[in-house]
Amino acid sequence: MAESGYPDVLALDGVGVRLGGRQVLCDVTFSLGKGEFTGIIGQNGAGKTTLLRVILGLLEPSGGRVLIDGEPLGGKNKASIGYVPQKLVIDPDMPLRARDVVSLGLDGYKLGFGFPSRQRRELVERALADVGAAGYADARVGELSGGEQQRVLIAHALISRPKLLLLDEPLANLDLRSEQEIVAVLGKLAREHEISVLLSAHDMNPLLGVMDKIVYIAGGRAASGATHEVVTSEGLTALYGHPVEVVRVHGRILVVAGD
Ligand SMILES: Nc1ncnc2c1ncn2[C@@H]1O[C@H](COP(=O)(O)OP(=O)(O)OP(=O)(O)O)[C@@H](O)[C@H]1O
Repeated sequence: MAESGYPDVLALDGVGVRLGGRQVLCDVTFSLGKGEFTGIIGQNGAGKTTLLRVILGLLEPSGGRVLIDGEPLGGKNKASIGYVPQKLVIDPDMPLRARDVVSLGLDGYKLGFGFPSRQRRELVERALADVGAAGYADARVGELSGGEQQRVLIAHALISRPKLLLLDEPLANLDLRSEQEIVAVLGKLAREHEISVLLSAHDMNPLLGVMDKIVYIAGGRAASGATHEVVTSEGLTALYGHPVEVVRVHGRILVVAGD
């Protein structure tokens, strides 16, 4: 239960995952309140995608529970989760405009309801404006830059009005400026639209200014809390199971092998 008295938008309680006979994640526990911004941070292969797959209900945990709004993950509350995949997989020759991709996000929503075309257009315009992508609504998505495509994907997920937005490595392969812009867009969605944002990344630094909470994964386990509480030499040494040192330089945090 969150301090507000409302149930957390997302809560994981002792979640474990076994894959191919190996315990990939063990006893993962954390929660996410309304409008909170949380980064799942870990090196390659730490288990970030696996954890997102569990939250999306695509992978059955070997133990523990996933609760959405205090209820077990199921058909009804799955609709309140928006998912942004790592990148748009699309044939560059497809004549699909940015607004078409966003509009597709409506079709999985409230099936059978059907949106009249004017309302559909308005919803698409609003979602594109919310992510700052209105300027290229009519551009072919295959011709957009990585950062622009990422905004379109976020708008696609946003149009079904999710309470919780999950993003798998949205900053991967972006240049510094696009990275900062995407972080700013997501920070605004959390603050102004009160959408709970959970994203995975291998580098925590671009997120330091917006993250309310960090979920740091290493050695198959996770530590969560405020960044300054979790990212300490002592805490991460315990998590990794070998000595690491947390070094702060010029506002950046580096985790390096210790003695
Ligand atoms: N189907 C599977 N069977 C066995 N092991 C798997 C399977 N899928 C993933 N794994 C293993 O689980 C671990 C976690 O993988 P996962 O893809 O979740 O990591 P990640 O943190 O998302 O990494 P990356 O940043 O490289 O995407 C890895 O060691 C991976 O090899």
